[in-house]
Amino acid sequence: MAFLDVKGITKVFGGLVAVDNVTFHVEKGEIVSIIGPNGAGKTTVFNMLTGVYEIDKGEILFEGEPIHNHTPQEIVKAGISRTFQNIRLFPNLRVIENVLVGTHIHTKYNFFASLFRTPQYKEEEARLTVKAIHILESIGLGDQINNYARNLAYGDQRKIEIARAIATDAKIILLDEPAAGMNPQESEELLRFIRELRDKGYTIILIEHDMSVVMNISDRIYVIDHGKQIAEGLPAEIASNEQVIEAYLGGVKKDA
Ligand SMILES: Nc1ncnc2c1ncn2[C@@H]1O[C@H](COP(=O)(O)OP(=O)(O)OP(=O)(O)O)[C@@H](O)[C@H]1O
Repeated sequence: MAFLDVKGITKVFGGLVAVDNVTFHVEKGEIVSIIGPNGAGKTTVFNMLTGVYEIDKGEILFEGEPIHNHTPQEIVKAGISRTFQNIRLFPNLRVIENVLVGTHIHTKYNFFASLFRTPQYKEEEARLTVKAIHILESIGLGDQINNYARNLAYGDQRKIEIARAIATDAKIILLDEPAAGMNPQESEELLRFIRELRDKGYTIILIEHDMSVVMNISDRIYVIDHGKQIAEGLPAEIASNEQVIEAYLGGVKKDA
């Protein structure tokens, strides 16, 4: 049984089959990338994995249990959390508050406890604040805890998003184009950071256009084009795969 087992998932929008019978699996502790040209269906796959879209066909099993068509909140609670292509933070909140948002998925107190700030509420909040501080320290943002998210460098804002995902107690973290908008030095730092996450026991699924990031970091790669899976393999296998090269060159034949 794979840690995450995705079997034949399909998503149709009107007449467009955006994702067509895509199958892949991810083992615990792996870094797996999903790549493909623009509009290939990568983000749609993430949206199905995270419950944003219902799937039209197929199955998604996480630790052996079906999670397809569960709500996004249920999926986060099960242990799958994501970041977004365009960073989604609360820019006018402090760094720690942005991370606390992630911890609240598991809070035990009810609405009245938070309204009247009961001892149970205060105790829980204190515990979660300590947890958020530990996460921020562990990813090198310990000195930015009280800064406003908007003041941080782009690469660090990405880290806050990842910290928020960690704060949900995620086991699998889905990263949607984390290197987008980064300069080579920031991408280099991101590579190191993602490897550190893996070394800490997280499983990572990555959508990324920056091939130097993908080829450097992935244990395995799946390639989709026009919604269909066209290849899977090790980075070296994917880099030399004719069909993949053709998909990226827009169908231009090598010897043309
Ligand atoms: N909500 C939607 N309604 C209709 N069509 C959609 C919707 N979401 C995605 N699509 C279409 O599905 C196809 C796949 O889109 P998707 O965003 O998954 O591709 P992608 O591989 O993530 O692309 P990119 O690399 O450009 O982000 C595209 O043709 C897109 O226009």
